Amino acid sequence: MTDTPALHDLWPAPFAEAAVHATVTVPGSKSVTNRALVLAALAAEPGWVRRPLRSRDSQLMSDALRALGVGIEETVSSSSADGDSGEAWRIIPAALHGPATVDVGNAGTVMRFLPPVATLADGDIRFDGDPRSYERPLGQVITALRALGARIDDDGRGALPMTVQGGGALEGGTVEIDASNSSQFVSALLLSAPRFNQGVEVRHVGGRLPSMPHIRMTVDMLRAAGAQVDTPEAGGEKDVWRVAPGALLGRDMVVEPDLSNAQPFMAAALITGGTVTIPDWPLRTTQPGDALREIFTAMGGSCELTEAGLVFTGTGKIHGIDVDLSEVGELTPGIAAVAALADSESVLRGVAHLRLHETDRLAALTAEINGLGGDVTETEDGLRIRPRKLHGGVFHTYDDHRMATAGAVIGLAVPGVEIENVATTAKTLPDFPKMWTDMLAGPTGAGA
Ligand SMILES: O=C(O)C1=C[C@@H](OP(=O)(O)O)[C@@H](O)[C@H](O)C1
Ligand SMILES: C=C(OP(=O)(O)O)C(=O)O
Repeated sequence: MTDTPALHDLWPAPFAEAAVHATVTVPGSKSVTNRALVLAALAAEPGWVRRPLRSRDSQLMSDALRALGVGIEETVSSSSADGDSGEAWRIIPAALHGPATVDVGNAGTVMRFLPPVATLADGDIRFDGDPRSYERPLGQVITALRALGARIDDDGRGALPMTVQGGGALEGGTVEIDASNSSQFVSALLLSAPRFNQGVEVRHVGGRLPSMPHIRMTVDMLRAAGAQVDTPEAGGEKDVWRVAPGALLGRDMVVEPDLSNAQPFMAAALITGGTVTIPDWPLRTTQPGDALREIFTAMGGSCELTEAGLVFTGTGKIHGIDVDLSEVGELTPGIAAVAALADSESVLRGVAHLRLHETDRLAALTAEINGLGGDVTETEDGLRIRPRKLHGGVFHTYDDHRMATAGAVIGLAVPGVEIENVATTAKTLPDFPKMWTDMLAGPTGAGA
């Protein structure tokens, strides 16, 4: 189940000789694609996922669903209800069954969203993944599923590997979990809940819940698929979500561009004093990346939503920022990279749970920015970044796609940065190196 990362491959991060001016079309959102696949697989009728992300995480999700019996036909369509064209996956739900093995890689969405799906299958579903997946927390999902009626065989550590002994159905009901380590625990239980006999009531008990926009994304997408969901925002109790049992509809879902993966390109405009346009930026979205409009504006840029998409412009001036990133934790590596190049100190708060992401991101960012001469210290719940003149060197990425893109951002402003294993960006953005060089080639380059 392990990938053999090309640990010693070094990619010379391109240095920006001039301000960047480019239009960058960003592939679909990982979070939307993987939710859409799960919801379509659990529906009572076939549906479509249009403009899906094609990356390691979405491949792992579709491979796993196929292993459980779901049909996924990858097509290039020329029409749909809204006149959209491009890649589209036809999802054909089926009775879920084992025996099967699910490789979760290091995808939080796969390792958290699929165990509840597996409880609905008939037979044993074994979950395994990259070495890091053994360290990422899953115990709250395992305990919650057992409380809802599931049989799971694990080694008692609250982590992978494990086997869900699917009984073909799950009773469901009310369950308490502590989701302060990952919002994905809540999303996982909600996404499959329309198929539980009693639906679910999830009560979060514990510290602050991170990544709330991702829970809103789960709720919005469930509702779009016909589920009835009660939420705290809709006048319900704080930290309590309810999903009623009922059939999910086969929908035609169009995946938005991944706004968190727009981040390095926007950062390029910010730090070089250039302009980057991101087509199809949604006017309304639950993606956390939408917060970049505000955060990167506070750090010195400006932006405008136009017919052409989001036009983001930098002045070349980069300001530090004191910001709570709890809601948008996955943006932290890219913000830290920009902060390391700023004209004043930054404090990034509310992201202690990043220690449990693809790698311990707080330790990794501290080590790697400091390795280039920076001055970053870890705080209890984030990072303090005091900009200093940086020098070239190897930027290690710890198999973390967002470490690789963060290193590339620094490399635009610091000559001689080499990114170790840039191929790790395949988790969510397989074409990153080419997209990056196309962007630097400017409006006449392929990125235009
Ligand atoms: O539900 C999702 O799609 C995600 C939720 C967040 O997880 P955490 O709440 O664990 O940070 C986010 O960081 C991750 O990239 C994607
Ligand atoms: C935390 C992330 O991923 P995952 O879905 O594996 O949790 C991320 O993409 O930043």
